Amino acid sequence: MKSKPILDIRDYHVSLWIQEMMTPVIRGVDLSVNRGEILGILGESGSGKSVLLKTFLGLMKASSYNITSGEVLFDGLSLLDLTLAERTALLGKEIAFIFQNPTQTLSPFKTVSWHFKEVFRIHGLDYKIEKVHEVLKDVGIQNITAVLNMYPYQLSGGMGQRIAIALAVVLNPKLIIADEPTSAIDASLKLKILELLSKINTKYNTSMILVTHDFDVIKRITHQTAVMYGGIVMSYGDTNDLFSKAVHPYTLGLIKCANALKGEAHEIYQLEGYPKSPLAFTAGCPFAERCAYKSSICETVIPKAESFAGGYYRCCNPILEGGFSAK
Ligand SMILES: Nc1ncnc2c1ncn2[C@@H]1O[C@H](COP(=O)(O)OP(=O)(O)OP(=O)(O)O)[C@@H](O)[C@H]1O
Repeated sequence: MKSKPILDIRDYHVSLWIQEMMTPVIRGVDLSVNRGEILGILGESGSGKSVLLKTFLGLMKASSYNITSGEVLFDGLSLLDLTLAERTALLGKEIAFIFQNPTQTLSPFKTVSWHFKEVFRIHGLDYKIEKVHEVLKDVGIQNITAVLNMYPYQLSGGMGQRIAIALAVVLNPKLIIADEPTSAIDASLKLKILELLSKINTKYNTSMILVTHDFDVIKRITHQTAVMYGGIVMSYGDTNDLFSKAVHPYTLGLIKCANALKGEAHEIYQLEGYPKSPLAFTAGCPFAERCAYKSSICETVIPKAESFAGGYYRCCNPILEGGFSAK
């Protein structure tokens, strides 16, 4: 029997103040992260990836949003009911972050060593130098003693990101959330950082959420994927199944764009149009106006979730005759 997921998000709705109006932005998200697995969250800019994660972790200014319904369970604990002290104790220890850019993690005026000591101090733990050496070795840092004495400006982008990853891992968190961890580094290093995250996932059995715009990142290391659009999860399920036969027209569009970018398609393809602002959301499917498969019903309802690929898709006109093969 499969164990309970480490993170379980149910019927999650969030509104934000936008132009002085409380505006629905996350409109009913259901997602799980299985223990020891990597969930990718893929979506164009503005699809709601950050608002989804930052609100249930309490990382956005409290007065800027309202969680209007839903439940978020982390290892059985209701994240939406935590006090500030409980949340502070949890973040960095049980749930750790890797940001886009190491400068979001590292203070420019402090040595690498200071950052590790600080992680232990904040959580009231004794500093364990052996553990710091172990994780720095895991992330491929050589001359560890010298690197611990360096300041962030002395590190290359790739080294900075490896150290940010080591800082996230050092307390053995149950869940790591990585927000575009490869977007600020050279393409040549991208693969190495992805391999590193995969290695950490395997060695420590750490569950992960990987937020990205990048289809290749998703395909390379995630076990499951959620494709977000307009504050909704359009499709969610096992990564291989989800992309080997695209049933959702938006997923199909993303596959075609990725293939065209890699030069694997016979023609240039791009998704016409842009995602809607939450202020322009209607009662219908947010993707309808860009969708080649739309019919009149798409303008009137947000599609129900239909089971697929160990998860679900939301579409009134799915591509069901075997789906579109991405191969
Ligand atoms: N603090 C805020 N105030 C008002 N609107 C916001 C705020 N933060 C996000 N939004 C809006 O909410 C929607 C979802 O934004 P979000 O940042 O979650 O998207 P995203 O998918 O993370 O995009 P990106 O990939 O660019 O980070 C967008 O339309 C955005 O403009």
